[in-house]
Amino acid sequence: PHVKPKATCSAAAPLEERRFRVLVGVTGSVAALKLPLLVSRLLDIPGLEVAVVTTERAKHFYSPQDVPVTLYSDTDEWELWKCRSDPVLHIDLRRWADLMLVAPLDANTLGKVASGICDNLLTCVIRAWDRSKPLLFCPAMNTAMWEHPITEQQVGQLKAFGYVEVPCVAKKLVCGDQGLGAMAEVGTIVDKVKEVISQHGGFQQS
Ligand SMILES: CC(C)(CO)[C@@H](O)C(=O)NCCC(=O)N/C=C\S
Repeated sequence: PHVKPKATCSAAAPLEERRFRVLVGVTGSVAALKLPLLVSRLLDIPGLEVAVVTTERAKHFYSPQDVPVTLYSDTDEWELWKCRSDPVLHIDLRRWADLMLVAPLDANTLGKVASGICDNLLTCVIRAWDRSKPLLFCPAMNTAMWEHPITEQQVGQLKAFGYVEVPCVAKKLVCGDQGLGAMAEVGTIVDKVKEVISQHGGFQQS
């Protein structure tokens, strides 16, 4: 059956006449268990519209019924595009969103984005992202992964692309290790989103 795109792609509507669209990307760090809380706090911001793009591995950490917004995953791309005239979901989403927030960004997806690999819906949206629009990323991984030298290189590459890092913090991680790698607190992330939106203007908080 033809899947109707869930997000209306009225990207043409000027900002002052519509809400500010935040596309949340979620990946397979255990910090993805914070997705429901993060979405709930974003929805508390007046004038914001939120949708989520998930990777398959991220689905392990949250229940869709705890995420009260449109949730896109890889199969939505396949179901939506059957023949030439059909829309391409990752392109629809890059047009729809005013800001992208990847939280958590796991080590695997960090590596993919740093090297341009795009083998799922989320990495395709990022690969096609309009860099004049803000993209924020919240790394989250075990301390041992964080301390591997490749991490600094790849985070540096994402910053060189113009993406904004919301740095990880030191915590006693779920695996028992103590150290850096925990995703920034949800409050910190939401404050950063508000700050970036106000910097980018064009969005009157109704
Ligand atoms: C999950 C949460 C938010 C609980 O406070 C925190 O531990 C965290 O951000 N962990 C992300 C790091 C990670 O992926 N560890 C994986 C193996 S230790």
